Amino acid sequence: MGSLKLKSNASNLTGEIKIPGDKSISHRSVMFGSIAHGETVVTNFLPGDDCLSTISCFRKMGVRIEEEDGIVRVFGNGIEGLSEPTELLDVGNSGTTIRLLMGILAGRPFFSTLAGDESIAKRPMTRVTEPLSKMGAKIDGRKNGAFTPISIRGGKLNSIRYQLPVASAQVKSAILLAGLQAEGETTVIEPASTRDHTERMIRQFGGEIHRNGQEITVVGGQKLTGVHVHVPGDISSAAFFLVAGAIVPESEIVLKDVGLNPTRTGIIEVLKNMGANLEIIQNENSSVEPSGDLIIKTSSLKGTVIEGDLIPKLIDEIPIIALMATQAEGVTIIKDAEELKVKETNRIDTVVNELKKLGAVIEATEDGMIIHGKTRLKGGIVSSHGDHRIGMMLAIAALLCYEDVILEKPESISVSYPNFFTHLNSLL
Ligand SMILES: O=C(O)C1=C[C@@H](OP(=O)(O)O)[C@@H](O)[C@H](O)C1
Ligand SMILES: C=C(OP(=O)(O)O)C(=O)O
Repeated sequence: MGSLKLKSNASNLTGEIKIPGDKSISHRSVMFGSIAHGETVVTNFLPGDDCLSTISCFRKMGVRIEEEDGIVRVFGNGIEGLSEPTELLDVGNSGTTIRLLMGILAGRPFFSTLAGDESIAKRPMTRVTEPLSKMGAKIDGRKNGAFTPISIRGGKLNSIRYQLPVASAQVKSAILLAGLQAEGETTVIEPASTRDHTERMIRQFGGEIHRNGQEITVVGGQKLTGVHVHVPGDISSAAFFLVAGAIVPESEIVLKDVGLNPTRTGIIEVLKNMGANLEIIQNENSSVEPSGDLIIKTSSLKGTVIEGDLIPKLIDEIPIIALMATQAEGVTIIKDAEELKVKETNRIDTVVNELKKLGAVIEATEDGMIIHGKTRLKGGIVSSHGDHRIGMMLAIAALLCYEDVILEKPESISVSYPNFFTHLNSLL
């Protein structure tokens, strides 16, 4: 585990960045490619550690997958073509991999075991194992199936109608993937809308899925066929440069081909509410997933309140939004965001503790945080705690610091953005 001296005291950020592929869509492209019939070609695939974990798990179930220069070819033989793995399925640091994979494995007539790193071992799995067990899968794991390692013996599934206790796209997707293998109609009811990439991809691969208000229904036994998937840039990665452009003086950054799926654009709503100087150029040719270019310039920001149904639309952006709030006039309140406690780290605690080290005026609450701006940030030794989003947030924070900043555990950033520092340096 290394440490890195970050660039501090930046005078301006200017230039153009082609944002790497969306992590959620990259995972799903490999999963759907693996359970579909025929070849799937994925362009602009994100070669981040998390998505590589997904590829490795499907290879262990006999799927041929080629990956080179952002192009992935998946040679699917249908969901029945998956074979019993002889090894542990290692999901690394990736919550999306393990939770969605469990939905697929629930309906497969074989035994498998799943585990990951020390962060995954702390993340709750009951939210997925409970509905999948209700559908008929035999699942066990540490602490009565609540934590990894998890074992699954899948098989014939019955359909369910399931009200999600938390707004989670991972849980929704796991149930839909099991539902595709179940007898009859499976319905998931979400308390607030979450990212809908799974639903879009089921349609893209030739399947049917229906939405009625907050209810999403899928019928079991559908045949999916391989397609070309173009992955747009990840708005969750773009968020770091959107905030950097807004808070560093004399800046103008152009971000190309960013995914603008409305279930993901909470950060844009927040930027607008805080008064950011942001221009959006929609790509009129995008089909399955909307996308566009974003131009951000140095902005005079004001505090805001972020809560309720907006939270799932920006859940992974809260660390960088918290940094932005330190540079806004007045108070920013983030609430209804308890889910942050069960991410790669407890992101309420890690954000508050690390930003405090740099002089931010920020306090943790039960379900979020309260930030007072505008604060001049100093320097210090900070840590990602092994959480990629915390690492990138701190690298952007350092740009404003008037003293040196050392980042411990910077390597975690490759989970979602392997060339983050190359892109950042290109703007300096
Ligand atoms: O479905 C997905 O691809 C994701 C869903 C979200 O998690 P939850 O479903 O736990 O909210 C998000 O935080 C994660 O980064 C990716
Ligand atoms: C929470 C995240 O990912 P995952 O749940 O897939 O580990 C994230 O990328 O911020």
